[in-house]
Amino acid sequence: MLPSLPQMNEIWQQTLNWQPTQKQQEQFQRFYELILDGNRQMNLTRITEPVEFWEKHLWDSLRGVALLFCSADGETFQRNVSTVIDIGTGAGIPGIPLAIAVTDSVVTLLDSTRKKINFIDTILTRLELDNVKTITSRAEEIGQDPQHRQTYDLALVRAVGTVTVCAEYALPLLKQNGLAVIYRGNCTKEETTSLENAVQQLGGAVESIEQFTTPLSQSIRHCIYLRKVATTPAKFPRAAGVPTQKPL
Ligand SMILES: C[S@@+](CC[C@H](N)C(=O)[O-])C[C@H]1O[C@@H](n2cnc3c(N)ncnc32)[C@H](O)[C@@H]1O
Repeated sequence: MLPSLPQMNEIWQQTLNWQPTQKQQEQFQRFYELILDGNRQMNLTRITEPVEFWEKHLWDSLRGVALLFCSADGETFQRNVSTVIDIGTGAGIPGIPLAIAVTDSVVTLLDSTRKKINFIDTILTRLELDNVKTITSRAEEIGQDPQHRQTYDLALVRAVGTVTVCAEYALPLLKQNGLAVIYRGNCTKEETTSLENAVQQLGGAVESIEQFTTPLSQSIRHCIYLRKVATTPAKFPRAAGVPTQKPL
C-alpha cells in the first residue's frame, strides 16, 4: 500500500489562509504517488517520505507564491497572474502544486531534459490538470523566442542555479511589472550584492527577500522576489550555457 500524505489543513490555514479541497488533496496524493512510481525509472526526487514530501515539496512550493492566496482580511495581494512559467521544473515542482492550488492560472513547465518533460506529460491527464503546458527547451532559448519573451506574469525558479543565473533566466520571460520568485535555502550577503547588480542590467529590481521557517522541521528558507521594471535588453538571456559560465 502506498503511503498517504498528511492533510495539514491547520498549517495550510495558518500559513496561506487556504485549505485544499477534497479534489485538490486527492490531486496532491496522486502527484506524490506518480512521483514515487516515476522515481523507479529516473531520478526525480530524493524526498520520498510523505511528511517530508508534504513540507519540502508541496508546502514550500505554495509558500513561495503566498501572494496568490487571500490574506486574513480577504485581500488577494496580486490578482492578475494568469500566465506562470516554472523554469527548470524537474518533476513539476513548484509548478504542479501551484497548478493544482490556483486553477485559474495557466502554468507552463519548462525543462531542458526531455525525459523529465515526457514524465510530466504522462502524469498530467492522471492529475486531471488542464491548466498546464510543457516545453522541453532551455531558458536561454525560450527567453529569446518572441512567443515566450516578455509574455509571463510570474516566473518561478527553484533549485536551478545561482541567484544571478536564475535572474537571467527569469526576467527576459516576464511582462512589464511581472514578478520572478527565486526559491532558495540560504541567501548570503554576497549573493544579494551580485544579484542587485545583475537585475539592474536585466531590467529588474529586487522587490523583497523573505526569510521563513518551514512549519514542521523548522528549516530556514528564502524567497527572492524580483520585479520587472523595464524592458530587458535584447542581448539577455545570453547563449545557452553562458549565464552559468560567466555569471553577471
Ligand atoms: C535540481 S532540478 C530542480 C527541479 C525542481 N525545480 C525542484 O525544485 O525540485 C534542476 C532542473 O533544472 C533543469 N535545468 C537546468 N538548467 C536549465 C536551463 N538552462 N533551462 C531549462 N531547464 C534547466 C534541469 O534539467 C533539472 O531538471
